[in-house]
Amino acid sequence: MSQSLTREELQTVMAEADLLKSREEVEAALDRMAGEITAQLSDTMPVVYAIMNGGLVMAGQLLTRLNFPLEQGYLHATRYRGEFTGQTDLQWQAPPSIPMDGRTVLILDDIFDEGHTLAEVVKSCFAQGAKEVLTAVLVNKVHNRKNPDLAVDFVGCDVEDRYVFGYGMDYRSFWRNADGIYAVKGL
Ligand SMILES: O=P(O)(O)OC[C@H]1O[C@H](OP(=O)(O)OP(=O)(O)O)[C@H](O)[C@@H]1O
Ligand SMILES: Nc1nc2[nH]cnc2c(=O)[nH]1
Repeated sequence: MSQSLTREELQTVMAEADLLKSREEVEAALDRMAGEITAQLSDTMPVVYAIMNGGLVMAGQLLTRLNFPLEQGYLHATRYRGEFTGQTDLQWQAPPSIPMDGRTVLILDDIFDEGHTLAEVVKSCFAQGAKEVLTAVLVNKVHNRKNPDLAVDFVGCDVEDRYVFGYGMDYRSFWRNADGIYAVKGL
């Protein structure tokens, strides 16, 4: 985070934000995604990786909806680092730890924006020997700046092209805990 924020400023951001998806809408999206993932992966004993930090909340809420044997781990890759626009380089802060050689891998993340983060993570999983790699995101941001190398397999909901926070997504490293998906006023 490049500058410090006061509690009052952070409360104002929340008070002025637009609610794009309520908790009820997110829960319905997670239920539907869990059904789709179960139909496709329940026989595969997959390794399911959450991308930290943003994927933490989505993964926690999705995983208990999956009622089949799987292994769960995390990796930390970041390119926004608390800012509103992403850097070109993806910084790996924690590599995956569960071996994926010959396995089906499912990657969970909060948001598919330009797609560079997921594209690089998927590439890295194949380089580590994964047999197949699938991706699931809670939010797809709709615009025409997507990385052409990536198609996400499971999507919770679409949002407009604004900076969003809540359900794991940050506003300058805060408000990942917000119980809805919000868009920042003016962004
Ligand atoms: O599709 P993209 O344009 O690549 O953006 C999506 C990525 O950006 C966010 O991560 P960030 O780099 O902010 O790290 P964080 O999860 O630690 O907040 C988010 O969690 C996704 O991983
Ligand atoms: N918090 C947050 N992180 C992102 N990473 C890529 N796009 C976004 C966004 O809209 N919000």
